[in-house]
Amino acid sequence: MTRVLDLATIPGDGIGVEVVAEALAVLKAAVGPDVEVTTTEYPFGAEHFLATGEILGDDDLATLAQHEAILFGAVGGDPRDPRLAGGIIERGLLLKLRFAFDHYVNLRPTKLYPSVTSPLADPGEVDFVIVREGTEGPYVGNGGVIRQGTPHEIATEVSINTAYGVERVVKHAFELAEKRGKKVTLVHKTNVLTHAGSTWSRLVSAEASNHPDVVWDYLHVDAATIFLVTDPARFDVIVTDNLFGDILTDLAGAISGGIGLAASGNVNPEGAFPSMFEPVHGSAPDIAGQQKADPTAAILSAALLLDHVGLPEAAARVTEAVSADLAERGSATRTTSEVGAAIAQRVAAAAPTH
Ligand SMILES: NC(=O)C1=CN([C@@H]2O[C@H](COP(=O)(O)OP(=O)(O)OC[C@H]3O[C@@H](n4cnc5c(N)ncnc54)[C@H](O)[C@@H]3O)[C@@H](O)[C@H]2O)C=CC1
Ligand SMILES: CC(C)CC(=O)C(=O)O
Ligand SMILES: [Mg+2]
Repeated sequence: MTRVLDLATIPGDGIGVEVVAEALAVLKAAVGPDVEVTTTEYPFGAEHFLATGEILGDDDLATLAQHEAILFGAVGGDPRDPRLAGGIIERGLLLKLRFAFDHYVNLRPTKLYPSVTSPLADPGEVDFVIVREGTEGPYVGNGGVIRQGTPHEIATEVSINTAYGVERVVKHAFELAEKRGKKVTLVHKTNVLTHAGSTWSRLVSAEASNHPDVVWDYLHVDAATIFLVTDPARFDVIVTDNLFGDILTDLAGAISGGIGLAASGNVNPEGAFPSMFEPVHGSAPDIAGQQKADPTAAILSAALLLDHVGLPEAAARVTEAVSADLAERGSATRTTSEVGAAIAQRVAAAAPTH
């Protein structure tokens, strides 16, 4: 019987549209004839909002929830446009999806492929995963502004860290480390953010006692930025909060060959909701519409999706094709479509045909 993989796609804005087209073509080429991929494209994003006034309603969430997984591009428009002020799209669409679908594991693997040049002189073996908490922290919108517009204006942005939320993501990080290099690094700022820091430290220490073969250590986030540049090979699994994870994963992308290679998954491990896979990067208005975006991050995100939905062989075909393509491309400049087509061709050649 043919397995049906029913996907929602949300290409979004800017280069999101360009890279999702390539990722979807690669995904379809990877699965082989035993899997039927059905896709429904949703128009959400800044452009859609400006045209219709709609961002993402509860009825849209109910519709999206019917799909097995979501392939997401990137959202965000012209930052100078006052109609998009306050991250109305980033919050009202992307974060709303992550929160509503309980994507508490924001999985961001970093791997320096052998043929890829890192800006670091001697990076060593770079292969780690940042497990970023995805539903809490300062991203929940808890705060406000009083005395706005006066010299006495006060703005607050309160970071929410629940024991429930921290414990489950920490547990996931340790379980991942069990399958990898058996090391977890908690990154926080416990010397200053002492309230949230003590919750994270206590729950990491408690979970560590369930994993005697996993070593764990701790770094303040500022020091973590040093070691990501001077000694990235020391990391296996980093667990951290929503904000620190956001920042560190752009840095992780930069040291491993560029943000155009950095993939991610917004995962609900229990499968209560569809998980959503997206490149780490944004809509890149500076290069949008010019076929300059590297679609590899979106393609590797599609591989994470395939793995998540129980198609690990298809996922491996994608990562192997990416690895081979990276080895071949060297410093040649290719368009978004050329990179996508080259990877899709390799994947198709490796996929079963019966
Ligand atoms: N997940 C999402 O939808 C995200 C959305 N954003 C939004 O995207 C917009 C732009 O944000 P920025 O801070 O400029 O971050 P960005 O990630 O879009 O771009 C940062 C820099 O990286 C380059 N870049 C990004 N992706 C690339 C790719 N695939 N290939 C080659 N170069 C690439 C861009 O050209 C730019 O110079 C904003 O509206 C922001 O809020 C930002 C991050 C994530
Ligand atoms: C635009 C933000 C909401 C998201 C972001 O930068 C990220 O998830 O990496
Ligand atoms: Mg980010």
